[in-house]
Amino acid sequence: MQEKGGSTLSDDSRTKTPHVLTVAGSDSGAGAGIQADLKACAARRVYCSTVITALTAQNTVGVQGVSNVPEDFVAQQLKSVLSDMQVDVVKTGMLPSVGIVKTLCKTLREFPVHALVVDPVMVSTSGDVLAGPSILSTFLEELLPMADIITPNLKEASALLNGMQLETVDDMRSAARLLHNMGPKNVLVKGGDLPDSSDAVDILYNGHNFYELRSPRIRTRNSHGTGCSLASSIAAEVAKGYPMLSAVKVAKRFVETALDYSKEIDIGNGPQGPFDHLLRLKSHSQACHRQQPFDPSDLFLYAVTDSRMNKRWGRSIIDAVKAAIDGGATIIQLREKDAETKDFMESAKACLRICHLHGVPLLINDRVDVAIACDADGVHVGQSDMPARVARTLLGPEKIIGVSCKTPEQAEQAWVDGADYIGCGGVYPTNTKENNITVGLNGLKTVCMASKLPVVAIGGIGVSNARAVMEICASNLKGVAVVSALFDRECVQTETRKLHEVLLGSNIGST
Ligand SMILES: Cc1ncc(COP(=O)(O)OP(=O)(O)O)c(N)n1
Ligand SMILES: Cc1ncsc1CCOP(=O)(O)O
Ligand SMILES: [Mg+2]
Repeated sequence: MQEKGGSTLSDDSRTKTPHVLTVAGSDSGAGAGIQADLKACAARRVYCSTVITALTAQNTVGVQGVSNVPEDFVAQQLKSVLSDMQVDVVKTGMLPSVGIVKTLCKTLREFPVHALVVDPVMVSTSGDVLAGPSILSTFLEELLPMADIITPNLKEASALLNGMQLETVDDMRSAARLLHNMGPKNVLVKGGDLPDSSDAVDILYNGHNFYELRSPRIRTRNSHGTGCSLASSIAAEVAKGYPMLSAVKVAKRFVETALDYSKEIDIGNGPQGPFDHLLRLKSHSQACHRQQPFDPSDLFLYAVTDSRMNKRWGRSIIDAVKAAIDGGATIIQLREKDAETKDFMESAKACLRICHLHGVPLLINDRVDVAIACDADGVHVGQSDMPARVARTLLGPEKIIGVSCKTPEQAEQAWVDGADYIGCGGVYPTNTKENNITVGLNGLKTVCMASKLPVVAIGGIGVSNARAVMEICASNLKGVAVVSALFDRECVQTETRKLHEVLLGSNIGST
């Protein structure tokens, strides 16, 4: 364990992958315990290894059974991980027997780590006992003095302090001071159960200063595993090298954000549900639309909006998108170069609803942030926009990514970067994009031949020349992307329908 007062990692260890080892019990319902620790560490982006001390049969109603792991097997797990894997921080949760606490302390003396975070789990949120009073003295004598921080809730702090009554913030301060006297470098007394408080108040004490960490109380049924997740998140931040006060603040903010996000998640019938550490479940369970896998035939009639043109003709983006879909557009890209971010997001959300009602994917041009914020189906990026590889990391594996390419090399790179299709052009001269180099039908054909990805042609394309474009006869040329020939016209629906007929007539690329 580090020296008292010094709580940052050495420069050497900062370059390695931050690693938390959790020593805790398994929760079959996966709201708390080892499972919560793994999720919290994943969300906080540190590696997490696990030593399981007990198996619990548990759900949102309560704990139906507990089976402790034999001490010698806990010792074996600890040794396996600690002897090999460069653990930065050990975080403890359910330590169900005196023997297991002693085994842990002994092993930590043999394999010292940078920091020890102790969540003194004794009773589950459902009120079931997870570590009986018999372990209290070993906790106090052996484990607490080794800890860099302990994170008791009011009940646990009271149990560690011989039943002391804790009802006010001042009581919490006194408890923190008394617990600090028992040896841990920092004490975080969590006031989530404090009566009559509209705020969630926690007290952090480091032997010198008290910090009152206050945040609005989040009223939710889905709070099972909050304590485990908070302690793991503190461990994660400390493993990254942050000082304790920052680690606690960030961890508390993370858990609050996740609790707030997870209010409507519906899992189990009991009084306490789990929450969503990765902030991803809601969009799947509540969205009426599920992302379809990318279908290259969607590129057939690719309508790209332009706010200036639509404004000139006195229509909103939303009306323009509706009309294009009614005319037969098979994919929509919002290319709103002048829009304010807030307006863009609002329009994008409204367009997304319309597109999804009609089973048409909606992509955002350039703005990966807007695509993420409104959960669009994907993005289209050019050579000077965010690289497709980075966009893929941010958007995840399902979203559609298109990349503008004028050369075989760019097409190869788009493939390597994980794009789904490429846009190639300008095939013909265009006024829509300034200083755009025209590649011509030959350039389009060269790129199509080189591309492992499906291609959509763009630039100066309309009813009069769409057929010629499709007739270059490249099997991966799946359609045309059009701005002015649809949107710089009086009736978007009529123009889209006309183009749709021409493309169907060309009988190429529609499959
Ligand atoms: C389908 C399609 N292809 C190419 C482009 C052009 O993208 P980019 O090169 O980034 O230029 P801007 O459109 O951002 O001006 C596109 N938008 N769509
Ligand atoms: C965005 C873009 N990228 C290459 S050409 C072009 C403009 C296409 O617009 P239009 O269809 O009006 O020629
Ligand atoms: Mg761009």
